Amino acid sequence: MFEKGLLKGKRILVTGGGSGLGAAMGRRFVELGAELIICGRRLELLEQTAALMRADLGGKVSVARCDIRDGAAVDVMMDALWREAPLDVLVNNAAATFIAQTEHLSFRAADAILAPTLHGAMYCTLAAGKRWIETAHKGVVLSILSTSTITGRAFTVPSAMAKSAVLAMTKSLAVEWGPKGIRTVAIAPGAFPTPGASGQLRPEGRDEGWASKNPLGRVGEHGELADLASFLISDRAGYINGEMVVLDGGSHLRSSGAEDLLQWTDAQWEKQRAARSKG
Ligand SMILES: CCCCCCCCCCC/C=C/C(=O)SCCNC(=O)CCNC(=O)[C@H](O)C(C)(C)COP(=O)(O)OP(=O)(O)OC[C@H]1O[C@@H](n2cnc3c(N)ncnc32)[C@H](O)[C@@H]1OP(=O)(O)O
Ligand SMILES: NC(=O)C1=CN([C@@H]2O[C@H](COP(=O)(O)OP(=O)(O)OC[C@H]3O[C@@H](n4cnc5c(N)ncnc54)[C@H](OP(=O)(O)O)[C@@H]3O)[C@@H](O)[C@H]2O)C=CC1
Repeated sequence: MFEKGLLKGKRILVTGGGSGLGAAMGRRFVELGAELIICGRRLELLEQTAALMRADLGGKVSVARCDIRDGAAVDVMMDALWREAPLDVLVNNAAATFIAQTEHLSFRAADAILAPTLHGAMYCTLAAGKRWIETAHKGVVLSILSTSTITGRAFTVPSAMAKSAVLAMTKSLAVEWGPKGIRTVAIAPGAFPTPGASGQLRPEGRDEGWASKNPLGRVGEHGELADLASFLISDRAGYINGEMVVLDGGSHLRSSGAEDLLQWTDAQWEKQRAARSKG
């Protein structure tokens, strides 16, 4: 689909790149000639993912253990990366969510979602942006958001809040940092099954619907997201700034994706909470 070497010479950090959509995007970036760094909290997972990519694709892939909820740790990671060479692209992909009745969320539970999804994305963007500006280096920030930024979404309220805030950051920085050579863009994926998303959002009893409720009758393919991300971070998209592209088959035009949960009984919610407390 793309010219060979579309991303050649680009050094890209994907947060949460050890699993799911982050790994799928990272893999495509390497195929297109980029140098990739993936970060996350689980070093073993990152190393496994990186080793697979290197074995399959032969490119340069390295890992950084970093909890992006910790701003100081983000700075340490960015300093280490910049000692080798500046990044060209940051992909804010790491996030967390779970379904819960909002009135049952403790403050800690709300923070467990807001901290990686909002604060983590902000810390990484600040850390990359200030280094780019100090050295007059061009950069791109791509944030992976959600259609909850358009529809809102019941029962995942902290995630919808965090994603909406990162969309506000994307639009605001397009104006503030555009003149400094930094583009900020975003993607709002619909349902793209991954073990992480399914584990958090699709407990037993909520197994159906994502494909059948979609106007196109299917969920997204990881390669489709990886292709869009590759285009948006490439120089070919050099005039796209401050935009969020929806990639959901038209699903959000029909439903936010959470309305089925309005029918859940108290017993179902109690079961959901109990499943969580058993770990
Ligand atoms: C039909 C149309 C379809 C439409 C399309 C919809 C598409 C969906 C789009 C959704 C957009 C976003 C998606 C995603 O983000 S998917 C990514 C999912 N991946 C992850 O979440 C990975 C990271 N996850 C984690 O780190 C953990 O799972 C967790 C989020 C729980 C955070 O872990 P942490 O170690 O920080 O937290 P603790 O375990 O210490 O818990 C902290 C407090 O939170 C409470 N808690 C935890 N889980 C739950 C739960 N399930 N329900 C309620 N409360 C929970 C926990 O009890 C702690 O609070 P207390 O100390 O007060 O007890
Ligand atoms: N899959 C889907 O249908 C949809 C996904 N999205 C978005 O796509 C992105 C990827 O989701 P998906 O691949 O499905 O889920 P995953 O659970 O696979 O991805 C989340 C990644 O984030 C990392 N992460 C979580 N917390 C932290 C932290 N504190 N510091 C560093 N890394 C962290 C995790 O690694 P580790 O635990 O090792 O830290 C993991 O690799 C997310 O932004 C999600 O909101 C949006 C809409 C739909």
